[in-house]
Amino acid sequence: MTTSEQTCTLSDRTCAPCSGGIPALNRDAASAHLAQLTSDWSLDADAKTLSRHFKFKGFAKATYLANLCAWLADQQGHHPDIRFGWGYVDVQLTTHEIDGLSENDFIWAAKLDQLVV
Ligand SMILES: C[C@H](O)[C@H](O)[C@H]1CNC2=NC(N)=NC(=O)C2=N1
Repeated sequence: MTTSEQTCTLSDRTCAPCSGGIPALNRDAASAHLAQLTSDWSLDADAKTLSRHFKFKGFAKATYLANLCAWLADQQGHHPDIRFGWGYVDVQLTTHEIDGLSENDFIWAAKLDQLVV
């Protein structure tokens, strides 16, 4: 494996279809992937969900971001749970097929980070 392959960043990758049958990332692996994202993301206590909370002034910007997430989800074939309302959007990622986190979740989060910079 060349160094360029080793340094392929999460946002350059694409989510792979997940039909189960792989182990969820353990806490250490999830934490190592978390370190590659912006500091706004956090893991839940079980290291099964990756979350980010966005704050906005008003409702229109919240709906724009919710729609951007919907577009990215369909583009990647990997779908977050999105909750939004006046002044906020909550994005939660987990890989349902394996009841935990996979690289798809971190690839997805890294791509969103690129879109909202
Ligand atoms: C075949 C396809 O990859 C699966 O149905 C996808 C669709 N989107 C998904 N999104 C999420 N968050 N978890 C999944 O397990 C999942 N599975």
